[in-house]
Amino acid sequence: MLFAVQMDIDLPVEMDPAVKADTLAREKAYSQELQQAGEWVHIWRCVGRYSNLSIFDVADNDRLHEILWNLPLFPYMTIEVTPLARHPSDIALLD
Ligand SMILES: O=C(O)CC1=CCC(=O)O1
Repeated sequence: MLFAVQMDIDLPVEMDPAVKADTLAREKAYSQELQQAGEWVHIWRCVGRYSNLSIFDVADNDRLHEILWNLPLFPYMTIEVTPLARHPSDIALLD
């Protein structure tokens, strides 16, 4: 199942720099592990914002929830999930 997920990040200005660096490093490692596994298909920066737009290909809603819930940055995120379906004009459907 494909999902578009927008993650808006809002880190507290008073966050300890060492905690911030550790959280960001863990976020990057977690994301890259899921990208290697093929579940986190795309990650794009939203221009001009501390946000990303990502595409996930996961087994079901529960798996996406598990992935998002375990993001190290989850406590500092506002997340919007859009389930995706094939568009009838997609030329990939001609294959
Ligand atoms: O968009 C960000 O910077 C937050 C994030 C999610 C996965 C990652 O590596 O960074």
